[in-house]
Amino acid sequence: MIVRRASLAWLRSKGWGVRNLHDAVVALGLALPGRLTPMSYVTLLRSACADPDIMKQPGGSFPVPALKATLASLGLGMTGRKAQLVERLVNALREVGAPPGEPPADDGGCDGEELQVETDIANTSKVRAFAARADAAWQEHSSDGAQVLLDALEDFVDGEEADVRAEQEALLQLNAGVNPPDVLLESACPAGLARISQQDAAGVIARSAASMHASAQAAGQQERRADRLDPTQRCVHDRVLQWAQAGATDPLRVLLLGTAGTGKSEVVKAIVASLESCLGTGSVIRCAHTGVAAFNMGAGAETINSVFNLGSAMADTASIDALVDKLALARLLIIDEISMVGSEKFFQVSDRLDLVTRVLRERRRRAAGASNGDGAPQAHGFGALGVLLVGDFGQVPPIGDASLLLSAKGQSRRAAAGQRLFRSFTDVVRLRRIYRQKGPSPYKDSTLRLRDGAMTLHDYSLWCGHDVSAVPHDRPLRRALETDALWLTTENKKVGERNGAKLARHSEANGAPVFAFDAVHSDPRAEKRPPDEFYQLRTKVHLSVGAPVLLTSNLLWELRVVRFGLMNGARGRVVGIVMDAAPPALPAYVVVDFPEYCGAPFWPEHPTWVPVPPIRRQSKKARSLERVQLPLRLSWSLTVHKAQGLTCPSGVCLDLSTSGPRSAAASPGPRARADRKSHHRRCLSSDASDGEVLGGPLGADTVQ
Ligand SMILES: Nc1ncnc2c1ncn2[C@@H]1O[C@H](COP(=O)(O)OP(=O)(O)OP(=O)(O)O)[C@@H](O)[C@H]1O
Repeated sequence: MIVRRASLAWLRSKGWGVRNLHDAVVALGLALPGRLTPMSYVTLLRSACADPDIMKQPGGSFPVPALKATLASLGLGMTGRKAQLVERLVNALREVGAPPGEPPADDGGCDGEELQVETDIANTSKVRAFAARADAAWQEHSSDGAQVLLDALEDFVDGEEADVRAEQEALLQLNAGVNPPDVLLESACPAGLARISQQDAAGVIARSAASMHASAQAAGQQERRADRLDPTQRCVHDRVLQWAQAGATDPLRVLLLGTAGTGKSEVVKAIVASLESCLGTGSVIRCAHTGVAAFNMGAGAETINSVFNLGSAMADTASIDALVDKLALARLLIIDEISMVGSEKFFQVSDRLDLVTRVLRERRRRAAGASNGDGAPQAHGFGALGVLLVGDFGQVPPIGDASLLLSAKGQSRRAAAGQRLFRSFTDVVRLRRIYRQKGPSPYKDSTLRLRDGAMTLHDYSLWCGHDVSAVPHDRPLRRALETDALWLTTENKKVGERNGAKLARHSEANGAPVFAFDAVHSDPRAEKRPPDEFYQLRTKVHLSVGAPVLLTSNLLWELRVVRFGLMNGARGRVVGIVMDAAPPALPAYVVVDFPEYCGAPFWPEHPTWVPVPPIRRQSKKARSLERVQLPLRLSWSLTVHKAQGLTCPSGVCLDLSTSGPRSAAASPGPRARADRKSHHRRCLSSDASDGEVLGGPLGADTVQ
């Protein structure tokens, strides 16, 4: 077991994943192993190369091109004669799973204390020595220390929670240290603030829901909203309104496309206002894939999962009835961020609405005293509701589900059904005028080309003029970018480095102690599992009063809070920490000022302050494992994925480096869109027209 773990660590230290080993096996023309694990591939390769003499024979088992291909897939040198190639391959494979003592000796001992210190390893070159030492320690003593070391080693090579470790590393420079022992617990709590209980919080959230409902009813601004729309935007609005005025019986299928800032949300708000006055309150369901986008849609919108209860199997009558009651008045469904909705999820939504419509029909028949209904499925899907899809397929695609743009061929049955449904959207409108950045700007066109992976040399020179590192540190612009702008990067580790360093500096400049809160686990096995498995709850959260933070949950106090501006992606600043025991024990809650919070106040004198308690999450993979932690993370820096959909009025710095020297560019626009280069790379022209009606039939070409 221990040899296997050390071998795996060694494999990873060489950058050999299953993929490399698989390529090597294929290149040598070997049959795949029964179990596709790194060690089974290695075993196969080693046994195939067990007799190097065979390979050395001219025309022997492995011809030179196959050997070269094998070496290339393992990242090893490919030059030399056959004998040299064979020797290189055999030597490399021998090193994997080498018996204890064979790798370079290390003079370190294996007592627990020293091993604890060594768990801070951060240097790839040390990995091999660690593996060997841990292996030897295990053989000699079976000590816990060896286990500690191996766990640390696995963490390191796995790259799990790289941001947390980088944060820790950066905080090591802190003079006062993390969780200073002499700090009084109450010192982090804002003076005179009344304590909030679970019951108080639930009451505030219920009041928020009631007041939001009333304010949505009182809106009544449809005329003004629709009047403001440009002709292309108006065309979408009018199409939907005419459908509603004609009785909302046709299966309306409209796809509204447009890059960031073209006014899609504006159109949606106008449609909602007009429809609610025509068909009544509750006639429009608004939802989006992420909480941030749902909140941007306006009061009442929720995430798709929450609206359709997609997390539940809906196996019992009570949950079906609750869903039916919630959606009973709905006539139109609006889904924003459609590029992020996968085909399976799209089908599930349609399926749930079919279910709702079937139950409603059945209820009506029963009320009318008729006998059993036919329960016939809906011919057009979506429970015969009208559907408006909104988004930009140049933005982030679905994760773990097939894009709606893919061909249905080769997809799962449900994904293929989702894609067929998508193809029924034949009313297609694309908005082209960008309203968010006012006036002419070369950046408007350039960002579109950047989005489409179609940058020109001119674009490159343009963006070089925004190199942060070229701005002297004493300039106000540089200071503003360093302190206020959000720094985006593609690597968790770099996010952790910056957040840790900023927190250390913030702490020293303001005399604010840094606290590290450890997650509580139901079982030691849960400790090593990555945050993704627990809906982004991390093993350790570093905080300080005054630090900017990101909320990573759509639920607080076990209630849904997206519609009040509290969602996975909401940004705020810590104003206090209410602790009952010394950290690393979790606090009762952290008080965060969320400027966009629009629910009822928790504290009347501070309407945007919200108590954020630790939350409990089951593992997605092993239901018996649970983690309890604060759903917060530092947010001086974020990965581009985490920043999807955020609006950043103080600007954005994009750190494009992956390793080596830093190169950062400041964005002129306020919107931090993690636009990915899509697989559709047509460059959009940005002419004076506001958009175009593309009509149907819909194909991949129409939805660039
Ligand atoms: N017809 C219009 N006239 C004037 N301003 C408009 C118009 N349409 C939209 N805007 C303004 O443009 C800005 C961006 O609009 P909106 O947020 O609706 O764009 P979007 O396409 O939804 O962007 P994103 O995809 O980034 O969410 C808003 O400030 C909005 O008020």
